[in-house]
Amino acid sequence: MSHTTALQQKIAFIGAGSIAESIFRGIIEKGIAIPENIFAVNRQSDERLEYVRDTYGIRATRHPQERDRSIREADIVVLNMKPKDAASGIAEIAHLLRPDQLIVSVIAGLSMETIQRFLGGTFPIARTMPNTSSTIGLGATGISFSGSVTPEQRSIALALFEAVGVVAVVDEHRLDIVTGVSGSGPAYIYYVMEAMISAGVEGGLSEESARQLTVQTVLGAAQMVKTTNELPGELRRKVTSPNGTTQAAIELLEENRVANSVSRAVLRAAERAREMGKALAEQS
Ligand SMILES: NC(=O)C1=CN([C@@H]2O[C@H](COP(=O)(O)OP(=O)(O)OC[C@H]3O[C@@H](n4cnc5c(N)ncnc54)[C@H](O)[C@@H]3O)[C@@H](O)[C@H]2O)C=CC1
Ligand SMILES: O=C(O)[C@@H]1CCC=N1
Repeated sequence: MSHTTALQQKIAFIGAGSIAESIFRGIIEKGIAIPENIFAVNRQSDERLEYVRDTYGIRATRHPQERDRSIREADIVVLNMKPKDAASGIAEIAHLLRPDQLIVSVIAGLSMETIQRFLGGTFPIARTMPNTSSTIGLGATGISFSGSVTPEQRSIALALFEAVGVVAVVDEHRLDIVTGVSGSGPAYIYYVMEAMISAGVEGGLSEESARQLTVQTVLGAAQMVKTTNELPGELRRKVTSPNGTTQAAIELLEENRVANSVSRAVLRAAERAREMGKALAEQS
């Protein structure tokens, strides 16, 4: 159990999908917010709302009166819909909002300027790029604030995301590269893990052993970088005996320009965030 004092603010999550769940699960488990102060709504799935209600004890309903009241009463309104649903989803709630409510967005690419336009007014905004590891308190979030965010709102927004991992405050345009590095980042690591597990199985390990060894290897490697403070390149050299197995493996990765592909993938994700932001800005 955490001994953190819970925030008193009410938080409404518009969208109750994967990333919303990772945030409210994380802040509840860390004792940063109490379930009664959290409300969530989605577009169509009552089963999903029932699941989040039963699992986390939060309030979640699509009943129009309770939905509207919960959004009106919220101190913080978190926008968690897919980019394609952002324009309509934001316009639907705009009439319920007051200019002193903090709007938090996790939507990739969506700029604060476009959010203001969809809302039809100037609101304090914290634009963020979290990742799904927030679920277990190991998230990595980039965050940027609009000019009208009060110091209190700023510290509450930071507390929410610091409760579920590390936070980097960045200029808004840098959120695109944050998306490329850490927003989409868990998927690159899972991709490598999938390949390591299937190679282990191909080599004769049971699925269970291949999975266990891979998971511990990734966990240990990340923890080594964090704990020793050594550069990943330095740690890699310590694994690599001259003319040994690791050298043979790294040579194959180099021949296939895997490092270059990973860098390009990160930059491509950032570029995609910019493209998505541009498409959203062009919507009316
Ligand atoms: N999944 C991830 O790793 C990350 C996602 N994001 C961003 O989070 C956002 C959501 O992504 P996911 O959680 O993966 O999607 P998801 O599909 O799991 O959840 C989206 C939710 O929004 C709801 N929704 C759609 N229109 C709505 C409306 N008009 N009113 C209320 N709810 C509405 C849907 O019913 C659903 O519950 C995206 O914009 C994405 O860019 C940001 C960081 C990481
Ligand atoms: O794939 C996406 O667009 C979202 C943003 C970062 C992670 N998932």
